[in-house]
Amino acid sequence: MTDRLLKIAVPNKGALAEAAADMLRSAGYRQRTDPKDLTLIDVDHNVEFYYLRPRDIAVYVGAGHLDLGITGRDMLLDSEAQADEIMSLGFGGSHFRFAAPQGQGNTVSNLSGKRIATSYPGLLQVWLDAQGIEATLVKLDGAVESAIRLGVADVVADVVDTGTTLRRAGLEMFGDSICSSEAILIRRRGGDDPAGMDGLRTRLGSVLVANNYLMMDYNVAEGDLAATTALASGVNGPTVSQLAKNGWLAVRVLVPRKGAHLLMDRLFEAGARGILLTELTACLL
Ligand SMILES: Nc1ncnc2c1ncn2[C@@H]1O[C@H](COP(=O)(O)OP(=O)(O)OP(=O)(O)O)[C@@H](O)[C@H]1O
Ligand SMILES: O=P(O)(O)OC[C@H]1O[C@H](OP(=O)(O)OP(=O)(O)O)[C@H](O)[C@@H]1O
Ligand SMILES: [Mg+2]
Repeated sequence: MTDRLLKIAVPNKGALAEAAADMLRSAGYRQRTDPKDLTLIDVDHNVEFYYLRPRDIAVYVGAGHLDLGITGRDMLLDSEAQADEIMSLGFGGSHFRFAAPQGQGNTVSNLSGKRIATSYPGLLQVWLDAQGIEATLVKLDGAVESAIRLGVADVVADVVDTGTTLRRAGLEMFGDSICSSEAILIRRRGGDDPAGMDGLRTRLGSVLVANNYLMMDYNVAEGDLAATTALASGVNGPTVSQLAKNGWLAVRVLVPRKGAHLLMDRLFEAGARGILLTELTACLL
């Protein structure tokens, strides 16, 4: 351990805050328990967490005041920060899309000259420039979906997750996704790797693996073992141990979360009994 603390920015509010803190907790780090705390030191890991607005995180990290940060890919791209994405974190997924009132036949090809409301002017301008489209950007802080009804814009470009907010505003998406976003870990561009960065990445990676796998345990008669382990052979092969009941074995195996219940059905048909599926918190393969 070095004396210098690794300084990490974490979203303090909004769509990413809770999931970011949960992921860090699952990775073994301490997190604040009082949402009014601005910082927290995890002495065991030599890390200091700073709770900041997700939009500001790229600015602090890019300027080198903080070593690493968790923010959205769209927010990093919207900023002019000298920071790079080093890991995607598997939550906070969204798309940045154009939308306009339903049934007006809007297309990207007729965006020229339109007023486009957005909270992501940097991200949008880069895209418009690349397409050679000249439009007027109307920069808003949020609730962009209301901008057309209120007369300040013809089109919006905004974050879409389920699409509920757009539908409620009577809008429909058009054009391809401008940016596919999710929560990411960022670091300053250039310079040496901050001490402790690789350790953090390994820990976060262990949570990603844990999110994608489940632990499966079952009992099986010796004669059916080959059939069941053929269905689920695990990462390094199944762990097989003796049961107290004569002729029966206990099997433990990691299985992908996707399809785990269908696999359970097939194992049961192949003779497995007492099948258990258990969540993992962290998993270093
Ligand atoms: N409904 C959503 N579902 C998934 N991700 C979202 C959603 N809304 C926003 N995000 C993502 O979360 C990140 C931060 O958005 P957030 O809404 O927390 O910030 P903000 O709009 O600046 O703040 P606030 O909405 O609290 O004023 C962005 O990367 C964005 O893509
Ligand atoms: O597609 P949906 O699942 O409906 O989610 C998308 C909405 O979520 C975000 O709004 P937020 O609550 O962050 O408010 P904001 O617009 O003020 O940022 C985003 O800006 C959209 O409005
Ligand atoms: Mg928002």
